[in-house]
Parts: sequence; C-alpha cells; structure tokens
Amino acid sequence: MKKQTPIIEIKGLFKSFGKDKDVLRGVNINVNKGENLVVLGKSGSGKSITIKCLVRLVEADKGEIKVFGTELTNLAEDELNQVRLRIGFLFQNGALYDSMSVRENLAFPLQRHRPEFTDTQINIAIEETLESVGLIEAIDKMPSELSGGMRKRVGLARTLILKPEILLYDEPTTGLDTITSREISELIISIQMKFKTTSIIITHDMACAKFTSNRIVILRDGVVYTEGTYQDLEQSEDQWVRSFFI
Ligand SMILES: Nc1ncnc2c1ncn2[C@@H]1O[C@H](COP(=O)(O)OP(=O)(O)OP(=O)(O)O)[C@@H](O)[C@H]1O
Repeated sequence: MKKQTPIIEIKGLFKSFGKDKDVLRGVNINVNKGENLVVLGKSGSGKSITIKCLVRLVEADKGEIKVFGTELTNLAEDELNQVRLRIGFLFQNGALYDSMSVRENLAFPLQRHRPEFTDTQINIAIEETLESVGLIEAIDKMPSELSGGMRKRVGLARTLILKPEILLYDEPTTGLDTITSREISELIISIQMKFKTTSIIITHDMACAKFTSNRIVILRDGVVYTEGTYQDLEQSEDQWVRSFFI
C-alpha cells in the first residue's frame, strides 16, 4: 500500500504549566488524510492541551506542528488564521448563542468568515448543513428548545458550515445518554464519509471510540504510550492498556 503523507504531524510536543507541572513531555502524533484518530488517556493526561496546542490556542513550549504540510509554530497571526479556517474545533462545552435561533447561530460564522456570501447563499448553506446533521426541522428554534443531543448537532453544524478539512472533537458525547451518544458517533462517521474530513476525537466514551476510530492513541505521563486499532488495543498484553476496554 502507498505510504500516506500525514495531514497532521505533531513531533516532540512539550508543555508545562509552571515548574512542577509537565503535562506534555514529547508527544508524537500523525494523522492521515481521511482518518479518524481517537485519543484516550486518563483525566488530566493532556488530551485537550494537545489539540489546543495543535491550533495554537495554547502555545507549546517545544515541538513541531505541521498541518497540511505547513509548520505552524512560527506562523504569523494572519497566516495562522488562514490555516485555522480549514480546521473545525468542537469544544467540550461548545455553547450556542442562547439569544440566537439555530438559523442565526449558523449564519454567524459565515457572516464573519465569508463576507462575500449573499443572503441566499447563507440560507442555502444553513439548510444544507442542517440537513447533513439531521436537524432541518429545528432551523427556527431557539437553543433552549433543544435537547442535549440536538444542541451538540447544532454545534457541529455551526463548525461544519465553514467546510473544514480537519475536525477536532473534544469529548463529543459527554453528558449524553447511551442512545444519543450512539447517534452522535454515527454522525461523526457520516461526516467523515460525506465530507472526507480528517478528525481527532478525544473521548472517555469507549463505545464512541470503538465506533468512530480508525486508530487510537493513548496518552500516559506526557507521551503517547501506545497506539493501534480498537481491536489491537483491546487485546493488548499490557494490563494498563486493557483496563480502558473493560
Ligand atoms: N491553563 C492551565 N494552567 C495550568 N494547568 C493547566 C492549564 N490547562 C490545563 N492544565 C492542566 O494540564 C493537565 C492536562 O489538561 P487537559 O485538559 O489536557 O487534560 P485532559 O486529558 O483533556 O483531561 P480530561 O479528560 O479530564 O478532559 C491538567 O492537569 C490540567 O489541570
């Protein structure tokens, strides 16, 4: 098989918060185009910090970060923003604007980042994106009228509307019941198929990890401790690794 060039390359990433708090101690992660990479690790192991460093929301102390073949570490703010526009970040508690309807929530990123769009183009994009997350009927609802699962979908739609090539999901199923979590996991796969996106998915939800991952990495003590497919790691000889899968 042809060797793929990774679309995300993280090499030797270090980050500490103060003298005694080394969180990342040389993280190496590659993600191939079209791949869903799940990141596991105990609470506080540095999963969120890793993806925040990736988009330079948090500045790493040391390390290389290449996205789409471009080294981000020393990129000027305006060039960095161009790259960030190609990356969708779904925060753990990605709140919607409560005073805006679903339609207005989705129009907002377009008005900001695609000023050339006409009102018609904005409306078409909103409808198409809501269709792809299965929520067209909620278009004129207010966030307070939506269930937790629906809010997650709208949050995802708001990110998808800018057509990102990379999606970073920080605990996409947290706070949802099993069935709704499963629906979000299915949506993650359907987005991967439909938009050919590359994703990093941080999760503690092993059903989500099993369903969405092409590959998994596990962080421990500031480095990638191990990696493999769900099936590989589930059968690992290392008891600590297996403990995630019980
Ligand atoms: N701004 C900050 N200042 C100080 N410490 C921080 C800061 N941000 C994160 N940390 C610490 O870095 C560590 C890693 O945090 P991170 O959010 O990446 O963990 P995580 O693996 O995503 O955890 P969880 O699964 O609980 O979300 C934690 O111990 C956290 O307290």
